[in-house]
Amino acid sequence: MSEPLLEVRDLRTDFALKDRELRVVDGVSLTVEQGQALAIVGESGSGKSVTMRSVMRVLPKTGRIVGGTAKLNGRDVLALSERQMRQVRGREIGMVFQNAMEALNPTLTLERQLTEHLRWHGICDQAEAKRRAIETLGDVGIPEPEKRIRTYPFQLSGGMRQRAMIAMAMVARPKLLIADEPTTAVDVTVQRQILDLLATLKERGTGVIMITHDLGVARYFCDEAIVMYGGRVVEQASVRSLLAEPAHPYSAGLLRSTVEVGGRHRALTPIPGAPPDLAYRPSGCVFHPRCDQAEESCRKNEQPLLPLPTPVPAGGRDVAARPDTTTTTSRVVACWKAVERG
Ligand SMILES: Nc1ncnc2c1ncn2[C@@H]1O[C@H](COP(=O)(O)OP(=O)(O)OP(=O)(O)O)[C@@H](O)[C@H]1O
Repeated sequence: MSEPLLEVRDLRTDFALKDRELRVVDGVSLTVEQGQALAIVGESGSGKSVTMRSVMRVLPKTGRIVGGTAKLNGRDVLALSERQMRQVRGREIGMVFQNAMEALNPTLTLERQLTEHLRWHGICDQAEAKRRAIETLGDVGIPEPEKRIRTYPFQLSGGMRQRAMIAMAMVARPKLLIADEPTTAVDVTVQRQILDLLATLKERGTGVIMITHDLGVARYFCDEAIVMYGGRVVEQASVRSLLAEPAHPYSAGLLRSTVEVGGRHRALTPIPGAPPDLAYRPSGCVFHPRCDQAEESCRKNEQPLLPLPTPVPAGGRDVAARPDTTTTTSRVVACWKAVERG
């Protein structure tokens, strides 16, 4: 079998506080294949952004990767020099942020930003760079790209700015696109258009990692999902099975607190309590203080990720054995009760 596009194993990242180190990413593993979309879901503060910023190696000064590997087509990007890493960023991995202004320079036209990006990576000459920049702006749905290329980011509407940022991330045609809550700052119509655009990129073979707190967004076009809580992965499953039957009580809580995209809206039931203060990580299962199913053992014992037994559907194993072409990973969950329930 060929190597995965991205394979992260046992990633650990700390932040230096005044008097101690704070572990905010604690042994995260994930895999993305070419043309596959992985959702990283979880409440605010669960470690989604820091996980992907660690892979991109764009952490704040106090952040430090203390363990793990992140192999992009077999090459561990965590072991690269900063100079080599600058070649990876933008060229092999594109990143789309929550706020377009974080990625766009307000003082430069789109033409300058897009062409300089291509020229800096030595991808093509100026004439070709301009041609590609116009083509990419068209690809992301910016009308009249030949004209719009001369505008500054502040002259664009919020939705168009978001598209321009995706164009920036895509112009060098990276194999992997990381989108960190790309639809949070835009209205529902633009949200839909951005998700359609990301779905098209996926169909063309780009691997996509979508960071979101909204399972409805994940459902829209992601194949696989990991659910993060307190810096750890608590469940990994295909989006389809996660939405149909979340195994971890936290995943089930997230699902109950999610508004559906494009479908029926259901009453929101927030998960009681608050995410953990990582400086005072609870003993045992990190979710136990908020879990209505927690028992003494959950308070005492850490919960490793364990495979969930595959249920035998009516009709027997032959049906279960039918290959599911949209998923590549097995289903795992960090809850012994969920594993026991099967
Ligand atoms: N510069 C920093 N110094 C110390 N702690 C930090 C820093 N940046 C993030 N953290 C902590 O790391 C943890 C994970 O943050 P992260 O931004 O990855 O969460 P998230 O799941 O992406 O949430 P959100 O959806 O709000 O972005 C949080 O507890 C956060 O407080």
